[in-house]
Amino acid sequence: MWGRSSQFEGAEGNNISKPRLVFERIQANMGGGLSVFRKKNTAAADGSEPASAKEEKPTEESRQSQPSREEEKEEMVQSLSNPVTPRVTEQPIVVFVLGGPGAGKGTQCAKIVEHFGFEHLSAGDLLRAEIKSGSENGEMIANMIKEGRIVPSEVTVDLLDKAMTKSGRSRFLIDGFPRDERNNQNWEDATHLAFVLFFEVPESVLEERLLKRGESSGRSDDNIESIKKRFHTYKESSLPIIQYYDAKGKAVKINGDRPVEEVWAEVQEQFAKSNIPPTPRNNQ
Ligand SMILES: Nc1ncnc2c1ncn2[C@@H]1O[C@H](COP(=O)(O)OP(=O)(O)OP(=O)(O)O)[C@@H](O)[C@H]1O
Ligand SMILES: Nc1ccn([C@H]2C[C@H](O)[C@@H](COP(=O)(O)O)O2)c(=O)n1
Repeated sequence: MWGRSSQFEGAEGNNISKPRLVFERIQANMGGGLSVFRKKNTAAADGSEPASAKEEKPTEESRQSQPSREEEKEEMVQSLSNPVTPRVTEQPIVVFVLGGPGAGKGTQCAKIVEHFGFEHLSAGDLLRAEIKSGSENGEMIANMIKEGRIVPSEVTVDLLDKAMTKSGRSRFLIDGFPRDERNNQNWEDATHLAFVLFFEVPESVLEERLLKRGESSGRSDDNIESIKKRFHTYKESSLPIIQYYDAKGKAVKINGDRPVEEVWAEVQEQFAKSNIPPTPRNNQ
């Protein structure tokens, strides 16, 4: 994030280049993905070339009327700390859904989708689909998931970008992301973050749920060895991100150690409070 020093070490011990901020990628108007964010440089309705593609020298007047990069940054920062308002709805609206492994994120997201018309994107599901697709990253992703480690951020962000673009929707539940500081640095300035749902569940309950799920899930990480590693990664890398959003007043803590319907009642209350209007599933 702009002006914020990196306080946390990413869990990715591998040698990858530091990913660029999504916002910078939008500005650079790189090909592939991210079209949901790309407000500038889009082609005109008549199919003519986007303005930025034309070779026009900026005049003094046009230079003065353009917001500076600093002003653009400031506007994005402001939009992150505002409630949902028409001014910011041009940006995709995002709710991050976080909590320990097995906290019930996926379970509650399914309900939110039904009632509030969000597109649900689970980072874990996208990574598992990437493995199945036979992608060149598949083996690396599979190993990292089994080891309870966090996959290099640019891989996950790229999958999320593409899924957002493909959906054509404008409100997203991003489940299991950002999982560490690198995930967070890659993302947070590109969308309007409405709030962060954080499901709190004691580790002993999580373990029991995951072992039970492991009886039928077929997931390579629903076994006791992987579960312990996932808990470690969660405490080391993911909790600091939740604390970061909590300090910004963005985190909504929900006691997830209750029956599903009780948790859901509180989730609904939160969405009602947030002024995000309920819409049917097929609306944006
Ligand atoms: N409130 C709840 N009470 C009891 N069991 C629950 C509750 N919510 C979810 N579960 C069960 O716990 C398991 C984990 O739930 P779920 O898959 O929704 O968690 P998750 O946070 O998405 O997990 P992961 O991060 O591992 O993908 C599932 O078997 C689910 O049916
Ligand atoms: N942002 C993310 C999300 C998930 N992963 C990897 C590591 C997780 O243990 C695994 C499963 O995720 P879940 O389905 O439990 O949300 O996927 C990641 O590297 N980065």
